[in-house]
Amino acid sequence: METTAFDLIVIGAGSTGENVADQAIHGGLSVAVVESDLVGGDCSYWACMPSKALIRPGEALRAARAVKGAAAAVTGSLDPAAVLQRRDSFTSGWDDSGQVEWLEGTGATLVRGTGRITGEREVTVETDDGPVVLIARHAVAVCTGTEPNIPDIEGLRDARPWTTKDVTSAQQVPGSLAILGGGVAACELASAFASLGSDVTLIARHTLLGTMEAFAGEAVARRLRARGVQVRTGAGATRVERSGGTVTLTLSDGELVEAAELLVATGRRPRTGGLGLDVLGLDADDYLTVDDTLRVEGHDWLYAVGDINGRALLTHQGKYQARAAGDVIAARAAGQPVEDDTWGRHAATADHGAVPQVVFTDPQVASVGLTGKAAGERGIAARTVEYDLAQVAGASLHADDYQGKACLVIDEGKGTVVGATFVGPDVAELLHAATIAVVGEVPLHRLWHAVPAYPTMSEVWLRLLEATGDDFRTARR
Ligand SMILES: Cc1cc2nc3c(=O)[nH]c(=O)nc-3n(C[C@H](O)[C@H](O)[C@H](O)COP(=O)(O)OP(=O)(O)OC[C@H]3O[C@@H](n4cnc5c(N)ncnc54)[C@H](O)[C@@H]3O)c2cc1C
Ligand SMILES: NC(=O)c1ccc[n+]([C@@H]2O[C@H](COP(=O)([O-])OP(=O)(O)OC[C@H]3O[C@@H](n4cnc5c(N)ncnc54)[C@H](O)[C@@H]3O)[C@@H](O)[C@H]2O)c1
Repeated sequence: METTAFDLIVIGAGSTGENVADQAIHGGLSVAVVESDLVGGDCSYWACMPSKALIRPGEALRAARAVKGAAAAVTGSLDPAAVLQRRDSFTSGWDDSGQVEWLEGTGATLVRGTGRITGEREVTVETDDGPVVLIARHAVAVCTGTEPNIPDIEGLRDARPWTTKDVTSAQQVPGSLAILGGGVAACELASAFASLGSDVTLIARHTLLGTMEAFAGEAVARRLRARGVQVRTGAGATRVERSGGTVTLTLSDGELVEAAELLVATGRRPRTGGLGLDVLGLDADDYLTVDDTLRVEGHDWLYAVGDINGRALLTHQGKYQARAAGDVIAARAAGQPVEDDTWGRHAATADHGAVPQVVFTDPQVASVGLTGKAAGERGIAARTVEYDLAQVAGASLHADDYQGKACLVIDEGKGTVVGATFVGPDVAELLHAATIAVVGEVPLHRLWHAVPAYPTMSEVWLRLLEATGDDFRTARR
């Protein structure tokens, strides 16, 4: 059996694994990257990019229709075939040669096959040509991501439901689509497929976007309903059956929902199957618990980066962790000091309270940091200020009858912003200013001097500061 040694072995070439490799190579290490499917992972082929490509045309159409004068120029409807074709261009037709070229350009060695940890610093890869043993001189980074969590509902698996992988790569728009779940994926895909002409029914056990500020999910539910989506909140499915081209769901209240396809978007589970974690005494069914340098507790050579550690299931956060992990692995290998203190270069501190996320629904939801509720649960003396985005000149110019809302969560003790949420058309680009305010712990009295340009939606910052009721004119510097 062939055996090769590298400084670092990365298992999984998703957006996270690729970046761990790149960063470690910059630090002077030799790296092997093991991938069993497409280089680029979920984000490129079955998640972020194809889903946003399905969403964007509907957004663009609604944006034009929301401006008198421009609206008259929009006389047709979406062309679903062209939307799917444009989506295909973002996934390169599910061909990863471009990503392979990029990865190999970093200096990494790509090993195609399924990786399994077979001992300390040892990974065995099942390749088409048989098993290959890779030895890591310094570290192994597990970056294997997550897979859909299919709930245990009678008949569900036999009904051959779509997962997010099927829906983002769909080659046809179903006449009707039932969606199970009320989280980010369910809401985004409900919006996308409603735009594309499906009759959509969204079935959520609780409210929509339940981990965010309540007004976000309420606004999304309101707009989905206004666009003809059946939104069933507080309802679960107890039984599913497929007969021919129809899937029938029995809901907890006894009602029936019929659709041509059923999408299950009920969260994720760690992709740990067959990784050999039990050999190390780790729970093979759970996320891998790591410290802030992304190192697995109790194993000084093992790292878990990106979705697989369950800290924040987002591409940008996985890539942030990858920069820290690749850097710290190289530093430890070279015997250099590790800066793992809060906000140190080797610590993924932002994961704890400064994670930004944009939900590409109609309206968009953009949030960072803590909700008012989460701040309270952490014992922070927090207060929330809100402002109606429609009252901002930039928003009224952006779209007629603009509807939106913004809120800041303020740590009263520190006088800083610990969370922000914006809801409304095109609020995504408002988010990074909030992320900087949260990460930088910028005092409110200093934010008062950050003057938003007129007439932009960013003026909502000024209005939110005024809504605190504080007098920043007399505040200390
Ligand atoms: C529908 C949907 C939309 C999303 N949209 C967004 C968005 O807009 N923005 C955002 O930030 N996040 C979004 N996400 C989340 C985002 O997709 C993930 O956070 C991200 O893909 C995680 O990257 P990763 O590299 O950690 O894992 P993955 O992308 O899952 O990569 C893991 C890789 O490891 C490989 N692998 C697994 N096991 C092995 C093994 N044993 N051997 C070899 N290779 C292996 C897999 O084949 C895969 O290529 C979305 C998720 C979904 C489901
Ligand atoms: N724009 C983005 O950033 C984006 C888009 C999509 C997904 N993602 C990420 O991908 C991950 C997965 O997204 P997701 O929406 O699948 O997960 P999620 O955890 O956000 O939501 C899961 C939803 O499924 C519901 N649910 C769970 N079990 C259920 C059951 N048995 N029956 C009915 N409902 C059930 C939950 O109540 C919740 O509403 C998330 O962490 C998310 O952050 C990000």
